[in-house]
Amino acid sequence: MKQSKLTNLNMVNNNLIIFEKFHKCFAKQFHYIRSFTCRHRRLTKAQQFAFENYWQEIGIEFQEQQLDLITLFGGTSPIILEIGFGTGNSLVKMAKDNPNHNFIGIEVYKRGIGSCLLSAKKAGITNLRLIYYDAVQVIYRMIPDNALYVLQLFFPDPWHKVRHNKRRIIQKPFIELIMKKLNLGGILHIVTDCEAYVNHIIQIMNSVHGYSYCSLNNYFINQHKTHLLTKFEQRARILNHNICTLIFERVR
Ligand SMILES: C[S@@+](CC[C@H](N)C(=O)[O-])C[C@H]1O[C@@H](n2cnc3c(N)ncnc32)[C@H](O)[C@@H]1O
Repeated sequence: MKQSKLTNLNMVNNNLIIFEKFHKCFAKQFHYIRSFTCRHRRLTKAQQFAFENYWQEIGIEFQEQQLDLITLFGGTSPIILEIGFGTGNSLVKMAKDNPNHNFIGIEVYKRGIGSCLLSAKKAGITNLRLIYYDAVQVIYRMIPDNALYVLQLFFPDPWHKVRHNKRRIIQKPFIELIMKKLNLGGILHIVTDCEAYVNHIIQIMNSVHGYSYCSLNNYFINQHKTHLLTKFEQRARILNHNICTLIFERVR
């Protein structure tokens, strides 16, 4: 038993090595600059326990094949995918509050995955799966076209310095890729407190055909009036930052 738990953790670590190799090929092929830097901080004992005991049930390994989402979740409920959920508290709460939806969380912050595994298990939910990998590559390789009801990006890293702007995850090719993965009428939901990033997003969205900016009487907005507070949103509120919500619908 102990052996298989260790193998489980090793698999996750090996995955990271494959990831580094694969990333180099991908970056070359698609002129892609990744939106994060790797943070190799030690896991807490509880996070390590979560990887050893819960990853097999809740985690999905990166693969170069599309997922069969119906088999994965055992049904066809609408799928909400969140990129960069941090520690995942709001994602777990959302999954618990919405048992008729299925959730996929993608994160590259290993401690965040560990914490999210712990809270998902504590909440007793079965409608959430996690992927520990670069979301751009996961979406490109693993998510079938027309599969997502909502894609949410809450407080994506703003990469403030001008010379780092190219690292922002929201770039034209990525937004075009997301459009293919959303179903018709599907929603791209972004929240940020960085004004420069808002301008960047609007510029990119204006250059891609097929999205419509949602007005305040949109069905989705009325259904999601109380969106959940994430850790970065809490921080932004304490700092009295303006928080901007941008919601786009795939219209063709
Ligand atoms: C500023 S934090 C926001 C965390 C959380 N959404 C919140 O609002 O508290 C951005 C998160 O996105 C993750 N991230 C950045 N680029 C990513 C990528 N390409 N794939 C997956 N996660 C990514 C980072 O690891 C980080 O945890």
